[in-house]
Amino acid sequence: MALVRVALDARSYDIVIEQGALDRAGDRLAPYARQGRLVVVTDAHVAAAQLARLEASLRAADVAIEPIILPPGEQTKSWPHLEQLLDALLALEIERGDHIVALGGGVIGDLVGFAASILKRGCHFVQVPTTLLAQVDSSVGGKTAINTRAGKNLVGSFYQPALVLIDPATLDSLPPRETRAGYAEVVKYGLIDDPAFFAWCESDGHRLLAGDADARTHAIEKSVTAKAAIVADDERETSGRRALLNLGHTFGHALEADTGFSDRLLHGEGVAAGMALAFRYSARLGLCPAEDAARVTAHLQAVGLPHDLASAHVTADGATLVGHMLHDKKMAAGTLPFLLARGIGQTFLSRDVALDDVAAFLDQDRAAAL
Ligand SMILES: NC(=O)c1ccc[n+]([C@@H]2O[C@H](COP(=O)([O-])OP(=O)(O)OC[C@H]3O[C@@H](n4cnc5c(N)ncnc54)[C@H](O)[C@@H]3O)[C@@H](O)[C@H]2O)c1
Ligand SMILES: O=C(O)C(=O)C[C@@H](O)[C@H](O)[C@H](O)COP(=O)(O)O
Ligand SMILES: [Zn+2]
Repeated sequence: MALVRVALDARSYDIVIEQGALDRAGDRLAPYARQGRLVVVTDAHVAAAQLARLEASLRAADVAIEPIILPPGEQTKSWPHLEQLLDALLALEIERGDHIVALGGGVIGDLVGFAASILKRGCHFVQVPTTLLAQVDSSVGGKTAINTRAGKNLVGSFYQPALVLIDPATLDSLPPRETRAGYAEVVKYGLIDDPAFFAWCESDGHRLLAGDADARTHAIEKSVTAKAAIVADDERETSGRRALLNLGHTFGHALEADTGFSDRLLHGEGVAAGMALAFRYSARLGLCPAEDAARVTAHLQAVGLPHDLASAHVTADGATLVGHMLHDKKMAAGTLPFLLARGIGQTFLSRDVALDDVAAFLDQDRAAAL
């Protein structure tokens, strides 16, 4: 068992990483059940694959739960499903002292966290992430959101959970494509500021993707430790440090928007292509050695992740994609700060990027790949 603390004064919380944690969740969650009720929110895939384990351990601890089961997929992070969830929670007469347990991937975590933050002006919530992406990234740090017609994560809040309970064994039932997509956010930590971890990804990433328990626990611990430190330092993305976690996301969110937040491109897949594009753009600007950009592209390609517009199945031109970027939450006074790199492990926030140059780069990058 490993414990990582997210240090945020009175709102500090633990991340527990433990193989089989779901089967012992009753012990961890019983103290919350003594303060009120537990409501579990999950999606239909997770309900089929993992909910029975949580229910059994809670039953053994004499804790009753009331599950709410939503449809799976990115479309669930939306106004209609937020309303559906809030109505279901209100129908249960949820009180502020109750705890809402988000059992699922980043979609459930982001949606439930947002609902918890606005319901009765704030109810407690617990993250029990069941995808690799959620275990290494989305369950930690309190970014909650839904998507809107204008773009990704545009309505949301910063709202921290009371606890993050990670059972790597839940990944046994995760489809390989989802594991790969989550792996993109693992690689991200290496690219931001940990070149040795990127080298580990190159040498050992295939073990994680094949389901090796040691490799995936190592990656989860490294990732949440890195993220917890960044969040403790810059919870609300004001100093610029937390913005580093957005590496690949300005491109990635534009690609996701272009595919209509559909299954054609998963979030992690968009991030993978976005990181490769950010490195190649940095190389084009003369900021980053071309060999580093090539190494990033080669690793993502080797593990079967999208690494350019074609492999992300995006046909839109550069100007259209830049149009999506104008909704980015980092926009300030008409300019968009961009995550660029001086090399692997040397990501920084640049305020000198011209969006028409980004559009031209995207068109040239596509043409160069033909
Ligand atoms: N808040 C943050 O800091 C943050 C960080 C990264 C990503 N995100 C968000 O997370 C979302 C993506 O999350 P995701 O990749 O976890 O996708 P997801 O929640 O859609 O889950 C992926 C798929 O796997 C299924 N699934 C989940 N766990 C399973 C399991 N153990 N066994 C079988 N099936 C399982 C789900 O039902 C779904 O079909 C995006 O909306 C993204 O914007 C948020
Ligand atoms: O926690 C963060 O900060 C991140 O940026 C993590 C990202 O992986 C995540 O996708 C996040 O939701 C993107 O944030 P946004 O502010 O660009 O919506
Ligand atoms: Zn992300």
